[in-house]
Amino acid sequence: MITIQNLTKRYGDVLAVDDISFTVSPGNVCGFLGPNGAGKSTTMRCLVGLAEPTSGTATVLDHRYHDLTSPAAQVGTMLDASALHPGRTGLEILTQGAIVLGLPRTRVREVLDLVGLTAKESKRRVAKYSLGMRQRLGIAHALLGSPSVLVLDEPANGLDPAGIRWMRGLLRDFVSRGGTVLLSSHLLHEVQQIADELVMIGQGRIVAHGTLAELLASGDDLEEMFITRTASTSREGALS
Ligand SMILES: Nc1ncnc2c1ncn2[C@@H]1O[C@H](COP(=O)(O)OP(=O)(O)OP(=O)(O)O)[C@@H](O)[C@H]1O
Repeated sequence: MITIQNLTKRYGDVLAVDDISFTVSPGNVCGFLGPNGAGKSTTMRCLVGLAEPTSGTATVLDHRYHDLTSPAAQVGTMLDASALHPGRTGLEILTQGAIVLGLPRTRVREVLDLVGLTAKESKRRVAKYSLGMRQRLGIAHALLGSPSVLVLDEPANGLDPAGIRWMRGLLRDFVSRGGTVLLSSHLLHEVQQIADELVMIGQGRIVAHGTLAELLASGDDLEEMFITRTASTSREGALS
């Protein structure tokens, strides 16, 4: 369970997130959509304890991230696939992660299999990985501790259609076993293929929220909705 309650985050004069609330229940993939600078990453950073909310709360599994008993194992995160050290091999990165979490080395092989990276690929340096391979490695890293919640910032970035389909299968399997997923993107079509529900934000405020079925049932074209609502959002008066 992910609960964002009246979350506001300011950076000096910049109101990055402006009083947003939503929840994501187990069994659901929630697509978190918004144009560049809308506040998606900031919300996720507040959720996983990398940024302190100015007001409001962001909790996961009913706790603030830092109050979880084993946050790195309970919550899998991929906030920046480019943060993976380019000079290390995928295998080294995952092995180090497994050691930190006190997991057996066999878990590394398991997550590599889960994300479809071969043993040979895992021994290559990350600098030589394609963007799609980096995303897979980032997801493997997020899955290491067998978390029940995944927080993924732009995981579909750079994936080709087959990669999107693969991610959909992986995340569907994850939520079918009771997992909860929050994933951000500014690419509506990619998220539409993966998510059960959507939260759209523009300039830090929620402009649309609902299940994919609900949003589509309104008869609106989602892309049109996204562009119109995020373009017309202002800090003074957001659409709800
Ligand atoms: N550490 C920071 N210091 C100052 N301003 C910041 C900081 N982090 C984010 N911001 C600002 O907060 C706003 C929201 O940024 P954020 O990165 O959360 O957006 P985003 O929706 O993730 O965008 P993108 O799709 O481009 O990644 C932007 O105006 C950004 O410049």
